[in-house]
Amino acid sequence: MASDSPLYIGFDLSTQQLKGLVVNSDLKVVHVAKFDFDADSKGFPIKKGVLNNEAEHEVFAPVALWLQALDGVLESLRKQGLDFRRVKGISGAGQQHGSVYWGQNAESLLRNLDSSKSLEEQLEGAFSHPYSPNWQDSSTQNECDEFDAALGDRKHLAQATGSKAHHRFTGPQILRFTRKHPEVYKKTSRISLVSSFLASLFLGHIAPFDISDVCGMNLWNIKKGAYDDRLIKLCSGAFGVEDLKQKLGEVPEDGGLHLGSVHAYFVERFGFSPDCTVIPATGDNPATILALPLLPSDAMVSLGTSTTFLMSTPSYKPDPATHFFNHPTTPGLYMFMLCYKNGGLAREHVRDAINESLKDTPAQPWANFDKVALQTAPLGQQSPTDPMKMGLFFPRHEIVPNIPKGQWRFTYDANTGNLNETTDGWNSPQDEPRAIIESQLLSCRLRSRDLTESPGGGLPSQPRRVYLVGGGSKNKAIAKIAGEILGGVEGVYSLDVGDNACALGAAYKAVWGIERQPGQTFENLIGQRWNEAEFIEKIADGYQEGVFEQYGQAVEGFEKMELQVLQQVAEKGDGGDY
Ligand SMILES: Nc1ncnc2c1ncn2[C@@H]1O[C@H](COP(=O)(O)OP(=O)(O)O)[C@@H](O)[C@H]1O
Ligand SMILES: O=C(CO)[C@@H](O)[C@H](O)COP(=O)(O)O
Repeated sequence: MASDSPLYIGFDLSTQQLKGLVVNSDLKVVHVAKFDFDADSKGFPIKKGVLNNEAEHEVFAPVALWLQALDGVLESLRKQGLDFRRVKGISGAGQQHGSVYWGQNAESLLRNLDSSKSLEEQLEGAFSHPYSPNWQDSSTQNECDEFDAALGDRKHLAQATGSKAHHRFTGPQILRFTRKHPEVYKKTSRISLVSSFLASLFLGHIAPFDISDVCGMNLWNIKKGAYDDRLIKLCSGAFGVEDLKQKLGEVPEDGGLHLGSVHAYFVERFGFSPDCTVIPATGDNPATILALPLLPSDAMVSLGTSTTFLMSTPSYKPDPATHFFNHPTTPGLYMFMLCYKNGGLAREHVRDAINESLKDTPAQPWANFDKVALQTAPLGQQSPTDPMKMGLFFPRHEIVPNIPKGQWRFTYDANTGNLNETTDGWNSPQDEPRAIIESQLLSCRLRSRDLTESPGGGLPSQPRRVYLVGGGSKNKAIAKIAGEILGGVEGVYSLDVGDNACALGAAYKAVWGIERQPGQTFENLIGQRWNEAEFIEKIADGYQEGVFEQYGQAVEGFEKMELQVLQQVAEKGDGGDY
């Protein structure tokens, strides 16, 4: 490629870090920079990227931390020798649902950015509220009840917005904000999502929401392609509907829209070209499905702080247990998602317990976890007549199902259908590495089974391929067990960019936004340039006859187990529901 050929940057502003990844028009990665919030930030008492107020079940992140991170990532790209002049397009991805509350002076501070100062120095005062509610927050049960009730029940809300009400969704969060901080809400000029916040920084004015990420608010009526007035009315609380609409702003339909050129700040400070164009940033999960030309028969599992299960599909089949979003680039397609709060951090608890029990923390901290998981038989069954061991491992209040934090261990006899809550027969913590991986993946299989089809040849319904992405995709034990549980006729794959799939998807969105021909779809452009042999690697077998069917029986027990735990927590008045 010529030394002045175009480059594109994708940013990923996730829970625990900000990444910036640069690709060329051939989709090859040429630079990656990362700012780890816990390890690299200064002056924020955060843990795993967030702060907690346990008493109110609040989880939130300081917005100024993200400014510091963006300063850091751009500096680091400069040190790597990135020639910013070649960057023709920027897009990004933000952790979903988080909201940023801008003060009255925000537009003026953004417009007048001074290239002799860092972003943190001059934008710290641009917010009416210094924190962004995080997707792990569960403080909004009352507001969720009101959202579900506003359209009749959760089924109707899911039908309209793609999801029932969820604690983390921005609508219920804003409603709670109007009640907890009415004075601050009044002084708020605009509300951004984390994705549109990121785009706003580059534009030097407040960017609109993205057509896919707006679906994570419980405010957008997907089929109507507009805000749902009944939900906006509820969400505006004691304040006006028009006022809230103005705070939220318009939502352009085109995910490849040219929002404008980068602000002069970036031209002067880093040497960006003045015609470098900002393309809408989307949610981190929508961006992840853009990391490859995903077919509707494929599944992706993102093993980040959250575990998410993602598919691209032409069918809109909303259900209170799942999520549907607009596809980030392609009208007529939707993104199906399951999201689990107890993903990476829950697995880390088990990993630490294993290392502690073995009195050994190896240089690769996952080595013992992996070894033990692979030595354990599927479902802990030494022989087919043994009961299956299964459990729920929730150090945090879970999303699906909506169950407060806790741990539950069961045995299940698939022949009799007998389910027992017991630790008898369990060898803890040795049985747990495999049990937690199985638990997370059985839940994905249970909830996605209606979207998969038989690949033919008399094979059971399953995905064509399973792609693993995110921090946990390096883990070979998880990959092997994912193939056994989810199947995948062609196998389980990972991307050569490892855990940077989300930033890669954002960078590809920028390539498409700038280089597409009129009417050319994302799938078409990326599909033409995609080099499968170079970009992905098969890391485990998918469908294996016998074990896939064994896990099929386990799914039945797993569903029963969840229902039993839900009933127990409901009886205790702990607030669990499906
Ligand atoms: N070898 C590994 N095996 C399993 N999990 C891992 C491994 N390496 C990293 N992780 C997990 O990856 C998570 C971070 O994933 P990442 O996708 O980078 O996070 P984010 O949620 O910030 O996007 C960590 O919580 C960690 O538990
Ligand atoms: O809440 C959700 C999706 O609904 C989360 O998936 C967030 O989008 C954050 O993701 P990661 O930090 O784990 O990437």
